[in-house]
Amino acid sequence: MSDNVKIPQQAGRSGADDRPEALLRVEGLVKHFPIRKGLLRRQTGAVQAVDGLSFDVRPGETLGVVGESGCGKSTMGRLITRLLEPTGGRIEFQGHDITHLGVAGMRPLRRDVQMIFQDPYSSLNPRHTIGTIVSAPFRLQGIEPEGGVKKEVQRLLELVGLNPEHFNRYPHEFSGGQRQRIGIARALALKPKLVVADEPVSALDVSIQAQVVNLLDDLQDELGLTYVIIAHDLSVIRHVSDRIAVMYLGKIVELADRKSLYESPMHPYTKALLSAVPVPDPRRRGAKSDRILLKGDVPSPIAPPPGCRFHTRCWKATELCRTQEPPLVELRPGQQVACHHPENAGDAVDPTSAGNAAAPVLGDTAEGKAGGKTGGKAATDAPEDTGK
Ligand SMILES: Nc1ncnc2c1ncn2[C@@H]1O[C@H](COP(=O)(O)OP(=O)(O)OP(=O)(O)O)[C@@H](O)[C@H]1O
Repeated sequence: MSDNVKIPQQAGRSGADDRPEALLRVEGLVKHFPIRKGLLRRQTGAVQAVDGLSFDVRPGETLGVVGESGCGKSTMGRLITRLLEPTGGRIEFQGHDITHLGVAGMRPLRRDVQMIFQDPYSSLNPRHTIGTIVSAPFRLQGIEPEGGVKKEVQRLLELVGLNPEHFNRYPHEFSGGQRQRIGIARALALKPKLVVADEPVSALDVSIQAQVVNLLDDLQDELGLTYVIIAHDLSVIRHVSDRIAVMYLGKIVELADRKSLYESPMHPYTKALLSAVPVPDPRRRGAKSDRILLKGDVPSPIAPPPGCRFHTRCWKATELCRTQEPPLVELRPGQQVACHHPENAGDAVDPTSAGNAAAPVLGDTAEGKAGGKTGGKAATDAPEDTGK
């Protein structure tokens, strides 16, 4: 929190559950968008965009969130910044329950939690100068920065690598990468603690993406920021993240530190996603591909499959997967996985003792080896794209 904001601090709960105190703690977060039909607008169903997410974000770290389009990443980002009202669950920021804070209650928190949006074209008002855009947070919060607004905006522009003399220019005079820098300057105006960036570089040319990613990195070091970065691009996520949450159909299926996730993914979905990332190694050109093809589309979040939501596309799925939802449990230190038949499970702890009531069968299953009855199978030399 900002120094002048009084949010009660809970004496770290780390003692109680052995986890370091989190800046943000999310437990069982749910967002269902109602579907209404007819004249009376009766609710006929719900889009289960986010369905029971639990995770922590530790001070100073970057949590990357990855998954295919429609898996609920943006909804999660908007929930934790409280741009959306959760249907269920709990969100704590610095030990303070912010789950259902109203506009007034959220006002002090708006300084500490900021969001960077995907599209630097639509997120900046074309009729406002850069000075007006970057200084908007000061006006909204009724803050007069030391040295005056203009000086502070110029400092922010310089901080993000823009010419401070361009204070009076309009968004259309800037390139995509520069506009994203303007969005970053605006997000940093109030010296936030947590920045949630939703696809911060996906609208930019590839050549510009690295510059913006490096800027985010540098700003984190300089300002001690904590990031939640949402992206579908696994190379971006790998570059920026300390830990990574993989989402599928509104759930986290794997949450692990970067090294474990990339070197030894345990959820078949993570493995499939990683297998689709091109390896820039000329020595492997022409080598047999280990790419895993996921068959079919992501099922509808209006009626997600029972049991494990990934079972309809998983080459290892068994009857257990079709009927029992696997809980997210720590199978290796720092690696939480929601799977009955995890990959790379050689040195994993016994999932039963990890709290998984529906004891998974580690390693390959007979059914899995036979190719599985549902969904895709492991494929090689596959030219098709497996999605994101
Ligand atoms: N306001 C809304 N009303 C109804 N459904 C919504 C709303 N916002 C999102 N959804 C639905 O919730 C699901 C998750 O959407 P969300 O945008 O969070 O996914 P995502 O992983 O960020 O995808 P993308 O990368 O394409 O943005 C989708 O099925 C989407 O259509």
